Amino acid sequence: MLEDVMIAPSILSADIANLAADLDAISTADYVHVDVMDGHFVPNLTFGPNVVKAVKANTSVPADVHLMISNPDEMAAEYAKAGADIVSFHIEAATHAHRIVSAIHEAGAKAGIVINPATPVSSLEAIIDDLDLVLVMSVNPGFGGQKFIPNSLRKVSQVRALAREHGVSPIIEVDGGCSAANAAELIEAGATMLVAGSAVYGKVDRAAAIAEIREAGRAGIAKRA
Ligand SMILES: O=C(CO)[C@@H](O)[C@H](O)COP(=O)(O)O
Ligand SMILES: [Co+2]
Repeated sequence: MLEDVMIAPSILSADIANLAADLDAISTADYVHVDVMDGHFVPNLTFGPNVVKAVKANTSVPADVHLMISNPDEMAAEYAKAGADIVSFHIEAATHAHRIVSAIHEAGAKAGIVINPATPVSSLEAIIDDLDLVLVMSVNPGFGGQKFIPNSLRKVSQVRALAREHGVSPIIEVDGGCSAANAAELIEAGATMLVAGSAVYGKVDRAAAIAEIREAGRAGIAKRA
């Protein structure tokens, strides 16, 4: 049973020159979402483990690190060692997914797997038992502020069904184009955590934006099958 809707603002949309202040502004969030992009797996380039350390030094909000990198086999555990509370990597980039999950766990963090919009939920079947989190991308990764892909809703339901079938309850996170406008249907479909970049940092009052998305999402809890 979902306790409450979790919100993870993405600092991809924050002012990096004023990161400490922009972290203070989201102190009511459940996680701070850190988008790591390497310029290979996705065209864009962002943060490394040093930024995860800086985030951890400047907020008590747990860090949810989303790795969009070509080499999670080599690098995923480094982000756990840098202090990430959750480290998620893309199944499309992994050679030995089970080994990466074990390495993240051994380094002391929760482990998640991310699936792109064109990757089927069935790709999680052999590993869902070992995961703390499944992240459904609802945009093609690489940039903030993109339009939500509607088929993602069906994929969220499929992840929930797969988790139920396996008797596990990972966090089901959705990333890309999430806002108060689609929070209820996402939560109803089975999401438990929503990433919000522009929907939080694009607003002047970030705490109010978080509260608004959370409140909108709560309407979906009651409607769940
Ligand atoms: O991983 C990504 C993009 O690749 C996301 O975490 C974005 O940062 C979300 O931004 P919005 O769509 O919420 O503006
Ligand atoms: Co992300």
